[in-house]
Amino acid sequence: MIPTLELHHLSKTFGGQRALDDVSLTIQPGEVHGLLGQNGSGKSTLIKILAGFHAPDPGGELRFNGQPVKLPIQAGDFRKLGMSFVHQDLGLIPSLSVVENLRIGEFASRNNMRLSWREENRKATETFDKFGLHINPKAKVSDLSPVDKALLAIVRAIEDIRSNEIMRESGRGLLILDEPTVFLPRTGVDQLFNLVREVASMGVSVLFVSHDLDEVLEITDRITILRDGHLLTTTSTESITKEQLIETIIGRKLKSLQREIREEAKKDIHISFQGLNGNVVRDVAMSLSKGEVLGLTGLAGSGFEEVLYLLYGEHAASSGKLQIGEQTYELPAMTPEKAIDAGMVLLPADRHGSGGVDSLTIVDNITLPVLGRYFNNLFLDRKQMRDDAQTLLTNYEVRPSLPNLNLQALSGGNQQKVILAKWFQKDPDLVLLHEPTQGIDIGAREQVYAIIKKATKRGTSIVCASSDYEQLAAICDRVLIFARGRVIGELTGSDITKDRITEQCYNSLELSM
Ligand SMILES: Nc1ncnc2c1ncn2[C@@H]1O[C@H](COP(=O)(O)OP(=O)(O)OP(=O)(O)O)[C@@H](O)[C@H]1O
Repeated sequence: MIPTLELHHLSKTFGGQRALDDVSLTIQPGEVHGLLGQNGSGKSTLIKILAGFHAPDPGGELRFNGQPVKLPIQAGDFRKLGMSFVHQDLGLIPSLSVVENLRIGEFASRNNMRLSWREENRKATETFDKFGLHINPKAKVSDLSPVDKALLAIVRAIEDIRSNEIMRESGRGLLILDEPTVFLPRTGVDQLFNLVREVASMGVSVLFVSHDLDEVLEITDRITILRDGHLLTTTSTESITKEQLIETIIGRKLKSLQREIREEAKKDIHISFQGLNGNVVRDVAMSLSKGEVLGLTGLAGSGFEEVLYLLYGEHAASSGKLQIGEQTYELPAMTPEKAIDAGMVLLPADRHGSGGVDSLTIVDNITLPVLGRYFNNLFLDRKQMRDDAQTLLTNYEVRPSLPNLNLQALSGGNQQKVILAKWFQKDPDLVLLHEPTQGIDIGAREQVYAIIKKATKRGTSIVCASSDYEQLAAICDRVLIFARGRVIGELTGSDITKDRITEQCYNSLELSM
């Protein structure tokens, strides 16, 4: 059978550094192929070459459906070839309707298009029906659930492939899914995987990039692993265990991610809040001791993550009082500036927004919260700034460890490590973490957990809002389960396991009815 995609000897160098080194890869028709590797191993670089965003180094070859393709691929030409991409941000326009989003590619590429909306809505419903989905074509995308948004983005990508005449006839094409399941609850992942299986059974190939090894083991037929730009192996999914996968990805055995169970909760309450009300959150109260890690979780829409943004004054609370030590704060009057003065730090899930400034260098990003330390008679001691940043980069194993690089030149996971380094150096009283290891590979997770543990030993308390149950089980002393804006359950000590958290979250559906 002629493969859908063949890559031969593909390399890519950025400023003397090899991001991809002589990678050769084949994807068969109807195959779901996983692409795995640590942060910075070259996954995005490979995908960006396919999208025509990066030109590969000379010497590589690409064949699509047996036909040689001239490299570099011109921007936008991937469509003509029969490839389609769904990135983590999904690329939907929230203010437009479902049907407008579905047809947007066509609108953009055809002039004088006469439209009958009734006809367009009918066709959209027919398309969704074909995949067994129930999405209202007239709904505004901003009103869709996270799962429906992800499903819509995938259906649109498939329709894109099928709008190509050759692909429609051959049933072939390549759908590239770059971490599409982040933020989805388990039921959503199941729906998404059903859609992926359906697409593959039509003959379309799928390249699936993810850091979630359980998901990769569940959905893929074969797996390719990259490390430092090299292709280590391509293996059939059946023939590899999770442990072997981890060892191949990070090049060593994983230390146990088991947390030390603090059976006896500390009693010296240092931080507490009461009567917290926000958009979703209703009358929530909590207290934390010094060095405690409190997890907040629930299904999508339960409001658990809103707590962080209300405490930090990023979103306005309608009521609530916060105590840190002897100080009391009225939460409706809280602002991020006051929160920082009060000893709080927020690491948002959207690290490109408030987390870090892409266009600044790493050293400037790291120094921002502690700039005052480096003023010497009105002059900035840039050498000291660079030296300190270098030490932090080395301690946090950021790769490449070059302080003068722009933040955006780092891979996603390495950017997250820089942002953690930036905020933890302040020794805050309270750290608010939202999905702190999202997009972070399994090896770097260990480092993030170690960073968190070290900070708690110094007395920092942590509230971590996350839908990654494995991560909560690894770091939390207590986990609160949310449903409809309220706390409906609490797990402590040896009860904090991935399975118990999953069970409680799904029980919450019934309890909150
Ligand atoms: N535009 C760029 N300029 C310079 N270096 C870059 C650029 N893009 C990527 N790199 C480097 O190439 C290497 C591979 O990065 P890439 O983004 O492909 O990794 P990744 O496997 O996708 O990582 P992650 O899982 O963290 O997203 C990294 O060392 C990164 O710093």
